[in-house]
Amino acid sequence: MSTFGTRLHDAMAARGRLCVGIDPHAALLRGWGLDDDVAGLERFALSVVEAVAPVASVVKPQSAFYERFGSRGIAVLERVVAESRAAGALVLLDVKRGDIGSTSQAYADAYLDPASPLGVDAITVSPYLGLGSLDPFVDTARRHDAGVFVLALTSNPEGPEVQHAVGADGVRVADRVLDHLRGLNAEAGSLGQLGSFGAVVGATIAQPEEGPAFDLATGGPVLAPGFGAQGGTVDDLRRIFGASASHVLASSSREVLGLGPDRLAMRDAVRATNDELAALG
Ligand SMILES: O=c1ccn([C@@H]2O[C@H](COP(=O)(O)O)[C@@H](O)[C@H]2O)c(=O)[nH]1
Repeated sequence: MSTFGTRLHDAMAARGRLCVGIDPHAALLRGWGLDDDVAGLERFALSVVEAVAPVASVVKPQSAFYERFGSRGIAVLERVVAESRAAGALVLLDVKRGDIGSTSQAYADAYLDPASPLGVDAITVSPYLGLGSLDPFVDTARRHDAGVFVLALTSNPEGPEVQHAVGADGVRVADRVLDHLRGLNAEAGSLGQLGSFGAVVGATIAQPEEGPAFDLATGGPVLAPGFGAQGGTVDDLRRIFGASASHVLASSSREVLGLGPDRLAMRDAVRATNDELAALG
């Protein structure tokens, strides 16, 4: 199998740069005329898969919305993963894991080993137990050609108080994360390939008013959530990423999902948004 970075590069070239979040919010289930229970969850999530997975490059189920229904919710998530991949989409599971190394290894085995029931193409992780604590994710991803997206500059307004903070060595937290990703992606870069280790950078962020702008080019992909319902636009992506926008996977959940249960409307929205994103160059 080719590396995650190469698979993602090819998928974005073939299917476009929109990642569709499959987030079964209670309010969305109600809006679709479904009950907020496991049957409603299953109907909602699998309808979205049927609508978008044949056309989107990547789908991003948010684990929390499945976990809230316990083991039966996780069983639905397993079907979402399997059926999305069968339809040709890459699956990025948004789980934001991160722990001491030995526990991170168990998370890595759960999500990045294809033999696991919840094995996916890539996951999101949190770096706030230290960058070294991410090694099990990195090593396991390398072993199985999977990908890892590390939170760097998140889309929520509370992010900068931690992510812009300056450490004792004078380096900002987000710079440290981005530098670490540059190191992880260096080998792929030397082969002319997109790396498998991505940054999460919200489509809503502002570069700091004081101090240097964050260097968002890491040789890997960027996941840009906050596009759509949180206010991020194509112009924001242009403003934030400039010339490196071609490696940016813009992620939208509620804006697409709110068009359901009309499957055609969801699919058309994915196609139309991909056309807009292609114009970024
Ligand atoms: O910085 C981040 C990281 C992750 N998310 C996740 O993305 C989606 C956004 O959903 P929308 O409905 O498109 O707002 C959701 O799953 C978040 O947990 C993020 O928003 N920001």
